[in-house]
Amino acid sequence: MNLHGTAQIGKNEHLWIGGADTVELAKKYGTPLYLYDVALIRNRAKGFKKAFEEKGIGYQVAYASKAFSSIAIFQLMNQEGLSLDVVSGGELYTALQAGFPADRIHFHGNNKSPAELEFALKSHIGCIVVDNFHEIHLLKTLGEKLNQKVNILLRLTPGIEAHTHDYIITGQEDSKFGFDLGNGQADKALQEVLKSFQFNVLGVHCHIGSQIFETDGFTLAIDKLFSHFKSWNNDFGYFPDVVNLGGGFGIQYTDEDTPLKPEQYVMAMIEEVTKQMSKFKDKKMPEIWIEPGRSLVGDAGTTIYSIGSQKEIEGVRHYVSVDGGMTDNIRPALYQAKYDAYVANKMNETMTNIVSIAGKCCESGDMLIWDLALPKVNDSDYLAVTCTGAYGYSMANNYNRIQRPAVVFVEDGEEQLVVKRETYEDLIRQDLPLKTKVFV
Ligand SMILES: Cc1ncc(COP(=O)(O)O)c(C=O)c1O
Ligand SMILES: N[C@@H](CCCC[NH3+])C(=O)O
Repeated sequence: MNLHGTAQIGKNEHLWIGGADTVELAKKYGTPLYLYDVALIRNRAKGFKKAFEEKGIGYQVAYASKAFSSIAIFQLMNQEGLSLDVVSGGELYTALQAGFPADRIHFHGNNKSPAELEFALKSHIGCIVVDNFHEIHLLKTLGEKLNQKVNILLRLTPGIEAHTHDYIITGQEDSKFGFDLGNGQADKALQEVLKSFQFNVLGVHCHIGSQIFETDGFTLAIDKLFSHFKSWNNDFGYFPDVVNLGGGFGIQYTDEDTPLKPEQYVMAMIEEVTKQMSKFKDKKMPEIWIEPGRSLVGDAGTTIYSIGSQKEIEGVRHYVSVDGGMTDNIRPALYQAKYDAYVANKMNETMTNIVSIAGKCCESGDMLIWDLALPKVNDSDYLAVTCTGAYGYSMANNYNRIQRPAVVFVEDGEEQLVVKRETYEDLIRQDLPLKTKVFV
């Protein structure tokens, strides 16, 4: 069984997480229900920080908030001393509303609007990760208008193909993100920002992709960055104070996935940066920043569904439908992502059936899991899909006017509702009625 963190089978044969019975929580809060194992999130956060601290390396671990954004998760990350990566005015707004310290917020994105950049500058956030020439010009103008020096990292594209799904690699040359290292764009960008008094160029950023199980991609990226730093140092007298290596650390969705521990990724990065620094004897070791999203919250999340209808096609397939689907977890439809699931109230029963889990949307592609071994189920059972904590709620949508689920945190036997379930009223909140025509 692929259970994570504090998840375990209770004496009543139910799935328990964070010391709470998931079946009782489902009855209390309704389904679909996202549950988060807070202890697991705290452990991961500590794991990422520990390796830096043991080696005495200056660092920031920034939670990539796109994985799951809400007031409570931002407050939790703040409690754990993390920084925050945001990619929109909306994520920034949520962070500030959560009381997250502005100086530990980093703003990403390949098309930040002038209004978003102004919001960020006026909020005095830690830094802007500058993605393109358009943004350099916007920031220069804004900085002058606000009479403010802007802290920036330059987002660099190292030309690396990370081994993961095509839609979630980002470090390859043919990418919408960042300044390319190989074709001179990065050099040109650096020259532009260095010659302007408006910028404080803290350093560089690169992110090679997501759900990565090896350290090679990261070390290769470091290699490429540092050989560039050599020419930057010679040509422009510039050496970064900060090297942000992004996120992308994998988690175990199913037995097929073989992630490393947080500290293993971090150690590999530290070793490679240290090795590269031997070529820069007169330079100070830069701070290393990272941006984990999935690996902080992914396997901490479990979605509990109620099982509803079933359809058996003799010799073809046995469909079991649940009361959610691509509206709360679009990843199977978008990336053919695979998940494990269990019957939360029958954890010890023998798996006698091979079934496929269908969502409730009017869409044939709304399938959560194909060919899953389960005990015999009926409409009073609850299905627990594990590892749904990252890019689940944050990519949730209202297709078919289905309400977004509630989110509950559990820790040490205590639960806390942190996002309310949407209501029908929420669904029409932005709608306006058709104007009545005076003359028909
Ligand atoms: C720039 C950047 N940083 C961090 C992340 C977080 O990635 P992950 O959730 O895989 O750790 C992403 C997403 O891939 C990203 O694009
Ligand atoms: N949303 C993606 C990952 C993209 C991460 C952001 N660059 C996922 O669900 O796996």
